[in-house]
Amino acid sequence: MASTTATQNAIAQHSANYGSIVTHHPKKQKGITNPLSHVPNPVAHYDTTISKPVRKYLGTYGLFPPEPDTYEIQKKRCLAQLRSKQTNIGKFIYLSQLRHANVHLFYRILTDHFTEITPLVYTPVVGEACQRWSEIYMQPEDKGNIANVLKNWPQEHVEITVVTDGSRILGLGDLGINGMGIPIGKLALYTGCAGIRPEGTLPLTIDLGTSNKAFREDPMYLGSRRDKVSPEEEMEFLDELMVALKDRWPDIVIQFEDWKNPFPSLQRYRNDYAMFNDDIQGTGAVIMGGMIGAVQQSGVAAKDHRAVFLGAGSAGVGVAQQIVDYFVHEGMTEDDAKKCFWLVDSKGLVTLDRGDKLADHKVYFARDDNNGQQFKSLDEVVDFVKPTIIMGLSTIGGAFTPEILQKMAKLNNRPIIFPLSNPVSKSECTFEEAIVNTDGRCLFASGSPFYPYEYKGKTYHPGQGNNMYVFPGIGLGTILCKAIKVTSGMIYASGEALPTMITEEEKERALLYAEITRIRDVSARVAVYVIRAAQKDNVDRLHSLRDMTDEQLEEWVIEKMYDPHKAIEDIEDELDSLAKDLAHTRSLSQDKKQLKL
Ligand SMILES: NC(=O)C1=CN([C@@H]2O[C@H](COP(=O)(O)OP(=O)(O)OC[C@H]3O[C@@H](n4cnc5c(N)ncnc54)[C@H](O)[C@@H]3O)[C@@H](O)[C@H]2O)C=CC1
Ligand SMILES: CC(=O)C(=O)O
Ligand SMILES: [Mg+2]
Repeated sequence: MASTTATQNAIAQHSANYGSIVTHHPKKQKGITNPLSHVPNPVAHYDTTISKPVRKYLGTYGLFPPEPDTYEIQKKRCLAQLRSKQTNIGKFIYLSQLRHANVHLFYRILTDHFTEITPLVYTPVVGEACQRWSEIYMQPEDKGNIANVLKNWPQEHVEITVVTDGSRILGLGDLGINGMGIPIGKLALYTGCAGIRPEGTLPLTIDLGTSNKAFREDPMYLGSRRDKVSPEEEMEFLDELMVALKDRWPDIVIQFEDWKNPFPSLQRYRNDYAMFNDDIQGTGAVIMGGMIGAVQQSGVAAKDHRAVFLGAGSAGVGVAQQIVDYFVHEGMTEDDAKKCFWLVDSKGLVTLDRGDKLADHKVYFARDDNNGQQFKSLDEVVDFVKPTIIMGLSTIGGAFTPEILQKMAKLNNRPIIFPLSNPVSKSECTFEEAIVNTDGRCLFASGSPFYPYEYKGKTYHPGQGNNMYVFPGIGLGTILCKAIKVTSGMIYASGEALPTMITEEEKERALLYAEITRIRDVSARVAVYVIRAAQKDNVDRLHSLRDMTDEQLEEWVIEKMYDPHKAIEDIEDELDSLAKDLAHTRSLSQDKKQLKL
């Protein structure tokens, strides 16, 4: 772990109180007046690609090595530095520092190397960073004063925020304000994958106390030491926050992320704000998108599938609900579609007669056809149901044991195995385990990335069923068409867009999702689908988009996306022309002096 001192140089630290908002401020630019001042976190003045005339203009000439680099060399150096870090957390910190120091360079490298960098700024490494966040970063303010806190945020044009209270970070439990890594990581993907301008993003963590006793007793922990507030207090706080956000940025899109029980807030705000819950809805859409291909490749009709879900929380119920919608789309009645699902939580199969009071969100899927029998373990449920699909959203790493995977292989020609919990340590099985125990026949997607795996002379490619395939496009589409809310139709459309992006070559490799390297194109397509659905639901406000063909709309969306390569070129052009103007002015005054005018 790098020392705190080193990281504090890049990252500011502040104190914590109960009921406070933790904001992640971009570094304010000081010093030289320059044409980059409108960019919150511009190309560093010491960027090694800056030309000599521009260095003279900026007043940095001679302060760093003289010969300007090309971007290729600069990138090579950055990647070498990144790869020289011994630990993943070291790489995470290096990338955080790079983002603070030179935002466009960070995003250029991210977009050029999605496969390598995404796991370092998002799952799985962001999970480790959150567990150790007190060592890294912090920045809270007080409750009861939210509008004023938001006024302190330096950006005038925030377009999207990701907000968490840290109470269920990935599958790592309640991490309190250390959960801040998640809003930052998700928003980095908003910029990298969907081209939302970096300065248009606002990562937000609300300090509502934590149930994490170890953190409360840890002197390094910078959040409030009180226990998690009651659901009523949480709602009061959120009511104030939602109003304050909309007051300051009337068009803001609000993404709720990693809350322990997010159903009440989704219910409460979905009709009045452009908001959605990523864990319920984004995950639902992305898994539905992968399931469309999986059902086709399984050779089993939708109506004949039987899905066992390990995990009946926000993601489990969200995914099951979204696949019900898809099955209904395929011609089933809702009642028949619902009967294709068996949800299992920490107490076993969710049934109406289990004897405990079920949380509201579980009731819809609770079984009533268990003849009074209760099933405690996943193994028992698999024997009872004989599933075609097993889905893991339980946070229990390794829960899909070799025995269970072998049973799935025995029951099905192409078993659908989706261990979706994050990070990798919580994945219900690894890709290797799934391949080996199903003799390479499974249709697979996991929440965190796995490497391709070679088995019996053939290379198998895992799918990544992670909401990162849809949330950037949901946000982008909502922002661009100025939707007043995010409807169920928009969420459904985001998932439907995904299979349209899989190439023939990817289909041959049995991929359920497009390669991550094409994530920007995927996000643009998702945005188009989202916009069309918003138009259908009459919640869009930019009506001129209605007249465009789909091709025109997609082109327009891509044009609107922030492109770090283009951004840096624009800035270079701007600086070059200013430097030339300056040189010209200087030579004019020189001429005037010589002519004694
Ligand atoms: N792949 C993706 O895009 C996403 C993955 N996830 C992952 O899904 C997991 C769950 O997230 P949420 O549903 O939001 O959490 P949650 O806390 O709402 O739900 C967890 C569920 O797992 C159940 N569970 C816990 N221990 C269990 C056990 N021993 N046996 C059976 N069930 C058990 C709980 O009863 C609960 O129903 C997390 O690991 C998260 O990272 C969440 C959202 C998106
Ligand atoms: C991916 C995600 O949103 C989660 O694991 O919570
Ligand atoms: Mg999440």
